[in-house]
Amino acid sequence: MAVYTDIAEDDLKWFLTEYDAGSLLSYKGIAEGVENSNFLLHTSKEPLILTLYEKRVEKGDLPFFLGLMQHLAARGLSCPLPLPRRDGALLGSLSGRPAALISFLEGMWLRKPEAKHCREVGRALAQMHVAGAGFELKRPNALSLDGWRTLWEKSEARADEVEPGLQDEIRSELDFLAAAWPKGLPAGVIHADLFPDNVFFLGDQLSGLIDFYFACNDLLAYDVSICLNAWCFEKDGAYNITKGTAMLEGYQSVRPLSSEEIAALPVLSRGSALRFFLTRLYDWLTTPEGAMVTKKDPLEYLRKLRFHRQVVSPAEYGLSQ
Ligand SMILES: Nc1ncnc2c1ncn2[C@@H]1O[C@H](COP(=O)(O)OP(=O)(O)O)[C@@H](O)[C@H]1O
Ligand SMILES: N[C@@H](CCOP(=O)(O)O)C(=O)O
Repeated sequence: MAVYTDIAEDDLKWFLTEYDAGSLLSYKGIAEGVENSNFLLHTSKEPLILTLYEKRVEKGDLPFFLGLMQHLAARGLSCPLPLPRRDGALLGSLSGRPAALISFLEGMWLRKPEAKHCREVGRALAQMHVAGAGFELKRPNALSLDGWRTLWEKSEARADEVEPGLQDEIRSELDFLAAAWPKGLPAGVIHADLFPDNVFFLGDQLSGLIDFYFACNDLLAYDVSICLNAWCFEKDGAYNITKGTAMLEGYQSVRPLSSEEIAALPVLSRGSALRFFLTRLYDWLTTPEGAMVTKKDPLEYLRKLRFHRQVVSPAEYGLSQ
């Protein structure tokens, strides 16, 4: 459960007076998520999500994230909208943390996504990439090559506790990626964390995307590789080419990938697997006992990284000709 910061009812009631949100009927911490503290609020007007921004979120980045949701929603993408306060600001403060109220999105995330859902996710990702064009704020990806190295330096000394030999393996992976990372591919606003728990469905219909708190400017095909990693592997570690094909077809039905982007998929997928391995490894080693959060297994992403390392052709991801 991701509730790092508790809130007192009186403080919350005071916080809500800054908004035209009705009066508080109930609130509870949400038993999902990793990064921030989230609460579901019922008010006399409408259900709302209250987010308290935690450790990995820079306060200076919040206008980018909240403004992006407004930009995307205005262009027809289904995503939550931040509620403005009476003074027009999108951000307030509660329990000593930056805090925002955002609209409640109907739907549920899928515990067992199928190929048809991967197709929808591919399509929605491409729609987001297209809709993101013209968003005027910029945010470089803090979790790309330099950020990975910084993160790695914080875990490196203890990495072999998790699996013997990890230190050498990750050092040489970082060197490989620094040398092989593609340049000049189409770039724009990417979601950067479009995992199953951040995509809501009503039945088989995708109802919206949430959790834009890693969004940034980076290579669009890198975002595709994040989704291949997050959606197209089975629990036993096997890559599911049917899901990969569906994901890539869905994406390309909206935004065709260039031959350069396709050729770069194996390297990009190594990078995105490493990125999630590193944040998970860091959290694994540092999350304090008693924090109400379910730690995610870094080794799942190490296995994915090893898969991508032995890919010889992007066709192995399931590209239809
Ligand atoms: N706008 C929303 N509408 C409905 N539920 C939401 C919304 N935002 C977050 N949630 C709920 O909170 C959970 C955690 O949100 P998320 O943004 O993924 O947190 P974190 O940034 O901490 O990972 C989601 O899985 C979902 O259940
Ligand atoms: N998707 C990341 C963790 C970030 O959590 P989220 O709840 O913000 O999606 C991972 O799986 O490592």
